[in-house]
Amino acid sequence: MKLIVEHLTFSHGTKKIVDDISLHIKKGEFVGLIGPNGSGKSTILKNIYRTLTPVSGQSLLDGENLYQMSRRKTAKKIGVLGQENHISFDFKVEEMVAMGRSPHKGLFTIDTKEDRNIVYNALKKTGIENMAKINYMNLSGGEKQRVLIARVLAQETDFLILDEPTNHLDINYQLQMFDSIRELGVTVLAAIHDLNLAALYCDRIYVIHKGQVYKAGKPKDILTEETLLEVFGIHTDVAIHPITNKVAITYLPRNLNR
Ligand SMILES: Nc1ncnc2c1ncn2[C@@H]1O[C@H](COP(=O)(O)OP(=O)(O)OP(=O)(O)O)[C@@H](O)[C@H]1O
Repeated sequence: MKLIVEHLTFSHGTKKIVDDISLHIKKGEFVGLIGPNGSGKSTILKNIYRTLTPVSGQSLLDGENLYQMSRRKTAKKIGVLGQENHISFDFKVEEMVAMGRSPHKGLFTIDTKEDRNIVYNALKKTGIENMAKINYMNLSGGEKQRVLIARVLAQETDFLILDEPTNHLDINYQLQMFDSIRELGVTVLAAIHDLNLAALYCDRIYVIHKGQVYKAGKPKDILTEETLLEVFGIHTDVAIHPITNKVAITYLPRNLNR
């Protein structure tokens, strides 16, 4: 499933937040959006998954205009893990994850054996199968995040949009989540704050700066000391790690005497 975003522009009042952004994501690619706080990453994603409506531009999923697609059809094609996940009612963990199946079912259809298997596998993949009967509200921040990831996995879409998917997770689960998502082999567009994780998992990266695409390309070409200084204002030492053969960034304190 491929996504083409063309000339997307979005404003809050008179303030332009996203300015003429174009993204091309090929089938099976894992693409990261990186950029400083407030650069517009979430706003771009929300315009694609339609929590916000762009002023101009379009998003095409396999050539089909997303803004003209029914919500149900969109949910069958795109799984979304947003940054704000306000849950108003308390549900058991397994009920929360089972909600991921709803786009595939009729209004009052009972869960099939297949649905239950998919839900169980999603619980297992995220390491929360032993929490299935616990109320969601009683979980820690990281456990809640794993439930939300399990729900999007249970949705079984070919395209995932993830906004800070490993927010709240300890490093073990961050790696596990990225590994699991990569293993799915689906197309992914994810906003990622951790630059080393972006380097490890992304095929390509878009650097977002002040609402625009600053640079785009493979992690090795994008995550350079110069770009990190220009965009984030940070000093780094960037090398290719001998084991992973991926970019490894060491952050340098400002007052380091070199
Ligand atoms: N309702 C709003 N009215 C005005 N400005 C807004 C509104 N919502 C967001 N913004 C501004 O839009 C800009 C982009 O926000 P966005 O959440 O897309 O950034 P981000 O790159 O995802 O940031 P972060 O890394 O902090 O999550 C920010 O400056 C934010 O203050």
